[in-house]
Amino acid sequence: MSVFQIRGGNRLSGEITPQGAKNEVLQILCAVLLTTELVRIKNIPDIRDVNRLIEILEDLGVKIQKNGKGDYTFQADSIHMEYLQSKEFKKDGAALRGSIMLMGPLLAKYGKAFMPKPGGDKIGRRRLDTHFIGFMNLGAKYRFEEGEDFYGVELDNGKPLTGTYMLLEEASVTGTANIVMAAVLAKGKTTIYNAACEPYLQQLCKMLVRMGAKIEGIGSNLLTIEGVEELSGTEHTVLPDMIEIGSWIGLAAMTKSELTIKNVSWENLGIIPDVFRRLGIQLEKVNDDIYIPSQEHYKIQKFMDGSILTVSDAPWPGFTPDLLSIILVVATQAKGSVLVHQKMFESRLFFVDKLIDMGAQIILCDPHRATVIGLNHETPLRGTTMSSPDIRAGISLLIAALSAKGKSIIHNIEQIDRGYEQIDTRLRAIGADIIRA
Ligand SMILES: CC(=O)N[C@H]1[C@@H](OP(=O)(O)OP(=O)(O)OC[C@H]2O[C@@H](n3ccc(=O)[nH]c3=O)[C@H](O)[C@@H]2O)O[C@H](CO)[C@@H](O)[C@@H]1O
Ligand SMILES: C=C(OP(=O)(O)O)C(=O)O
Repeated sequence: MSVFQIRGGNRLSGEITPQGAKNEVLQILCAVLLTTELVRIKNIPDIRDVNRLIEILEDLGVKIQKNGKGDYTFQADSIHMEYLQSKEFKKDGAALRGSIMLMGPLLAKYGKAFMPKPGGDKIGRRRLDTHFIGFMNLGAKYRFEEGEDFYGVELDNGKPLTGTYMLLEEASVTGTANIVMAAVLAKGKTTIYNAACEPYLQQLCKMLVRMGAKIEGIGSNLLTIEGVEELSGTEHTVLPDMIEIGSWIGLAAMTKSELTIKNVSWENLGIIPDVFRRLGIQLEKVNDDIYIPSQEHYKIQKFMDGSILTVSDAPWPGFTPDLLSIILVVATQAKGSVLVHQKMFESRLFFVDKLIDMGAQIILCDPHRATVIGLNHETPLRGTTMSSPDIRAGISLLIAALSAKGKSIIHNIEQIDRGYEQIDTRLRAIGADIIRA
């Protein structure tokens, strides 16, 4: 098992280009199952979770051609449904969260789907009710028995999926994607209220429309889908990864670096730049780049009534939970205090113990809330040995280590590799002292 060895304290400089968005591409890759025609996808990041999903598609019988870096063509014209109940799929499907989104397309196109309990970050309960209730609303039958290895959904006595109105209990990202992908081939009209509407989903819906689907309300939480008989091939380019972009903003602030983040697709960043600005970080829009000047200090704003700032997550267009760990680490060197409130996940803040070991001033109030009292870059964090518990805590610890005095070692870096492409090489290119050993 490799580790990252990091010597902190270097100021970084230069340009960094974000990879394609992990959470978008996981949806887009599943959608290739909805047509037997060619689907070309560009800007696919070369990261563990995505490569695993591509392997699963290949094992399912999808023909895959690599046209160049991050550029693949897929054709799902002979699917091996038996693979879905194999030992291999039990292992491979369970290795990532995104594989759950194979279910909607398979149900819609082939009338059934099976899925081992999906993996992904261990960051608290991650239920799948929204997905299965959605499929059942469309008329599918759900099957899961104690002791079985797979969840199953299938058409009820061969009856086709049929559109209906549904109000989702929660705006689940992967749940909405799954229901949309099932509904595009269902009979009649499906209305999904309280749909998730992250750019990931907007991109999925736009791609489906290019394939011939009829979807209205893209970008809102009310989607109306008129089912069609079949979909055709298309081309799709994945947006830059907004979570990576947020990570690089945090990295620049923590290491007092001047950085330009290239081609960020500002219009798809929502509230993200403003939340970092709330922490006092200067960032400028230069064409479609983010320019961050080197800053000796940054001061956390207060609310208008003078009370201490809270940064919390909310379904889009609220602040994504995937950036709260970064906000937390950035706050450790800000001037002032902030309450970080992770509402969605209950086990995502425990990594603060490591930051406390490094000298950060944090009180974990409960599993969802941490108060950070910033050190104002007057005392650097201290390097240490740590292990990455999940992808975003992992990158946050890495950023902490790059800002810290002395040497740090990070174990369990597979978690970071799940979502960040060649991170060590890319960070070395802007001046970081990091090696994979
Ligand atoms: C592969 C992928 O795309 N993963 C993302 C996806 O996971 P995923 O789609 O699994 O996450 P969901 O959107 O289903 O829900 C995440 C968590 O938030 C809770 N919840 C969700 C919606 C809501 O309105 N209220 C609420 O409390 C859920 O109970 C759950 O605990 O979305 C999450 C939430 O943005 C992100 O952290 C993950 O990176
Ligand atoms: C939680 C995340 O990923 P996943 O849903 O794949 O575990 C994430 O990307 O931050």
